[in-house]
This record gives sequence, structure tokens and C-alpha cells, in this order.
Amino acid sequence: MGLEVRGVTYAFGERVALDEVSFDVTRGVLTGLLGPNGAGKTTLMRIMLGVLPPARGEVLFDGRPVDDEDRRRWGYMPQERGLYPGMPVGDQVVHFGRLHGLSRHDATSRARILLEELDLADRWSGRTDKLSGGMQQRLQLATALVHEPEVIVLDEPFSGLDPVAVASLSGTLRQRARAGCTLLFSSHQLDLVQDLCEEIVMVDHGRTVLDGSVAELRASSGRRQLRLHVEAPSRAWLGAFPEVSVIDDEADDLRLDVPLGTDPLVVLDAARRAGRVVDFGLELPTLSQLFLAAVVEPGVAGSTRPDGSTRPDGSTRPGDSTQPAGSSEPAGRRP
Ligand SMILES: Nc1ncnc2c1ncn2[C@@H]1O[C@H](COP(=O)(O)OP(=O)(O)OP(=O)(O)O)[C@@H](O)[C@H]1O
Repeated sequence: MGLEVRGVTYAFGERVALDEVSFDVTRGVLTGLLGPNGAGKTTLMRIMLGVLPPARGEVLFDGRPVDDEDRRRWGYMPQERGLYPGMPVGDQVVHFGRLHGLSRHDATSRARILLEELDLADRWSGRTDKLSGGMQQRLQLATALVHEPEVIVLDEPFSGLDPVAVASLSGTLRQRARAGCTLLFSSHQLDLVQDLCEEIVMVDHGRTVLDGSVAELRASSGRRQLRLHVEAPSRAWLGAFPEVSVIDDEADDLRLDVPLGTDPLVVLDAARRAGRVVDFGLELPTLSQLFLAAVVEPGVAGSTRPDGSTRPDGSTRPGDSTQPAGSSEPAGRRP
């Protein structure tokens, strides 16, 4: 059990921001909320947190509708900063702990642990507005976690963080999920989401376009990619495989989209006959490629839609130019 978003719909005047969005966030399963700018992620989180009322639909937690009392125990980190600039860092975290009902003693001890965990302990007495942007981001996270919420909703918590801070925050989120929290966060860093999240929800134009386990979505896309470094005088050998699309072609490095039904080893053998193959590998489409296929350029990943049907794609064919051709076909939608 955990969070269930059921048929949530919302409009800002004439502009429909969310249209019948449904998905689950399972307790203990780190879940990423993805989508292009303006897709509706922040609006969705605000509705989950009760900041905006949905026009239709509901949010359930452990099978029952969420009320304000539940939400008071949740942790939410909005995209925009909500910190008091002149307040010392430690006091800030303690203050938010107190707002969530902690005693001063408990709020202070949790603030100390959390600022240690987020590598801000040495800034305890310093003013908030003297922190760098990435440090303020981590402080904002501390204010969302100080009361040890069982539900954590974070709007782009990784934006602006350096690689060390990204690794540390990843560890913090993993640890919270392992401890049984229900945890949803939005991000545009798809490589990171692919590594960190077990499940994702992808929205576009206010609708759910992909939803499920990262591993299953990648495996069920119906495509594999053959990566080859082949020293061949031309790409003529690819002409024998009209069903294979070229995703990338740079110098001797090729990335091919190989549909089910074509044996990648047969393609590899043809490459070896054409020239020296120095390196090769068979890979599933990345989350980033699934994202592009679902919301931006149908055909880039040649992915299947979540219902298993194959997207008509505009990818290049062997021998064509190296860039995948875009298609004007609208993004796939989950029914
Ligand atoms: N206060 C508002 N008034 C009017 N329209 C709004 C308002 N807030 C958001 N919208 C519109 O709702 C849609 C969804 O916006 P939202 O901020 O939820 O997207 P998002 O997925 O979080 O985007 P981003 O990745 O850029 O943060 C957009 O078309 C946006 O212009």
C-alpha cells in the first residue's frame, strides 16, 4: 500500500493541466515523476499535498482518502524555496520541526542528525542566505524531512546539486525508502532516475504516458540496441537489415535499434564481415530514450507504448542520415 492517485483532473481556467491522471506510489519503492516542462508535475504534487483541490479525482493513502491531518505528517519540498533568508541554518530546521509538532528538544536533535547527513552541520549557526544555491537546496530538504514523515514528496530535489551532493541525497532517499517511507520525487535527470528509482510515472500534457517498473518498461519496449565499434569502409552492409534503425552513427561507433524478430548476432556477424569489430554490446533503451520516444520525438527509442503496441516510428533506416527523423505523430497515451 501507499499513495494512490485516481483520475485527478485540474485546469487553470481554460488550460487543462491534469487530465485523469492515475498511478500508485508503493510504500518502500522509490518512485520518480517525470515529464517535460509544463507537463503537470508540480500541479500534481500540489494536489497530492492538498495545496490545490482537484476538479475531479482523489488521492488515497493506504486505501482511504487523504485528509489534512494525514498531510500534516507528510514531508513536501516545493520547487521554489521557502526558507527564511536571515534565519540561522540550524534554527530554520528546528523551526520547521516545531511547526510539525515536535518538541524543541526532539526538533533540535533531529535537525543535528539531518544536517550532518546532508553535510551542512558546520553551517548550523550561519545565516541561510549565506549558503550557496545547492546548500540551500539541501537545507530545504532538511526542513521537509525533520519530522520523519512517512510520505515524502519532493519537487526536483536534485536540481542544482553537485555530483557529491547528488550521491549523498540519493543515499538519503534510498535509506528513507528502505525504512518504509512512501517516496515520490520529480526530476529531469533521467540517468539518475534510471539508477535510483524502481518505478516511474511519466506525464505529458497532463496525462500519464508511461507508468511502471523502470526495468520492465525498458525490457518491454520491444527493442534492443546493438552498440558496435566497427572499422568498415562504408555502411552498405546495413542495407541487408531494413528493419534495423540507426540511432547514432559517429566515426566508427554505431548504435542500432534492433527489433524483436531480428537476431542481433546476425547483425553482428554482418558487421564483422564488413570490417573489424573492436567493441560491441547489446543494451536496452535507456529511460532517456523512452522519455524521448514517449513525449518528444516518437521513433528515437523506437519504443513500444505501455500497452505493448509498437509505435510507428520515423527513425532513420540503414544508409540514411545519422539523425533519427522526427515524426509529427502525437505521443503515445495510456488509455
Ligand atoms: N498558477 C498557474 N496559473 C496558470 N497556469 C498554470 C499555473 N501553474 C501552472 N500552470 C500551467 O499548468 C501546466 C502544468 O504546469 P506545472 O508547473 O505543473 O508543470 P511541470 O511539469 O511541473 O513543469 P516544469 O518541469 O517546468 O517544472 C502548464 O501549462 C503551466 O503553464
